[in-house]
Amino acid sequence: MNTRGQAIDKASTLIEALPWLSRFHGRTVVIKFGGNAMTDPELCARFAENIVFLLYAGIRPVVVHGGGPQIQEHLDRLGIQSSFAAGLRVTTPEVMDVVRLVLAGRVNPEIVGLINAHGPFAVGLSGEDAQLFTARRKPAVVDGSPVDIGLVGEVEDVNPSVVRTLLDDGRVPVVSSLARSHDGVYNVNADTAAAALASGLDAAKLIMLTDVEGLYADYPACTELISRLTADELEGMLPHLSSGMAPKMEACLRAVHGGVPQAHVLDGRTPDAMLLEVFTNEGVGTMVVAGTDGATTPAGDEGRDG
Ligand SMILES: Nc1ncnc2c1ncn2[C@@H]1O[C@H](COP(=O)(O)OP(=O)(O)O)[C@@H](O)[C@H]1O
Ligand SMILES: CC(=O)N[C@@H](CCC(=O)OP(=O)(O)O)C(=O)O
Repeated sequence: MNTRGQAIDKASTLIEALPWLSRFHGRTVVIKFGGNAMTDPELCARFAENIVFLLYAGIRPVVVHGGGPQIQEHLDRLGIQSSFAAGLRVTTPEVMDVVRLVLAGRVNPEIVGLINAHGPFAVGLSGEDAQLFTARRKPAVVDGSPVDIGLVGEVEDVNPSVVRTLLDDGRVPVVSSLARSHDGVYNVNADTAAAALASGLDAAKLIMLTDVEGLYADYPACTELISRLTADELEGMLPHLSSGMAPKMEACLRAVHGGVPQAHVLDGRTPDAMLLEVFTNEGVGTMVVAGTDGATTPAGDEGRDG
């Protein structure tokens, strides 16, 4: 194709975005950036470009980040043992110190720095700041029995006023998944924190970036991607999901039950996955919507809304 033909193709792609620009202009989109999606520096820089693109397109992006692998690396370096129960890190006071150090002290400023390479946009904060997240101790149940998982928090209350102030000022809040309670600091799974914030902000979308294409129907036996499912369908699947996906899909369900119209799980290893989801007709990954109607849709179906 000649250069003029390529330019016309690019213009068509831009015009295809018009209905989506109109739909999401001025709306808040919460993006959860998972620790597994941030291991490649080039993809991290591209993630930051996508965020700045959303901002210039008139969307109000909020980033909530994880950092599980980065926490693990630091714990290993210090020789501190940690384990998972029901997809959550068993958090002793010693582990909590490392979680806080890595999330608020290392991962958060790295993301802020990448976004701010494009202008004075990103402001880093933790869920501990301005009472953004208040938590209580989360009980975990494994095989029907209660398990003590230590300082793991369940978000009880969200006070998003500090995030709204930043958004109104044209900034991009970048939030670590830590929370306070009257008796100290808690480690909150980042998927859970992102869902709570998306509901608290009446976001138009919650987007979770991870290291798989989306929700697979029968993982690990088969990797057939589920493209779209309703909250009711997801509720039926939840007890059968394994760790990793379990807190993520539970968070999608909570966001949708909390009034967020759409929650998505996307492959953070695909460059521009977020832009594909927000601005094109096809959509990518798995989308969870409210309601009971419709059957679980296999990937590849045309005309997905949103
Ligand atoms: N049904 C499923 N579909 C897709 N991935 C699944 C499923 N069940 C478990 N997983 C696992 O969940 C992982 C993603 O969760 P996690 O490792 O916590 O990522 P993140 O750091 O992005 O939150 C995948 O890499 C995959 O190994
Ligand atoms: C309670 C709990 O499990 N907290 C997580 C917080 C970070 C996180 O959720 O990071 P990802 O999104 O990269 O998994 C942890 O300690 O690993």
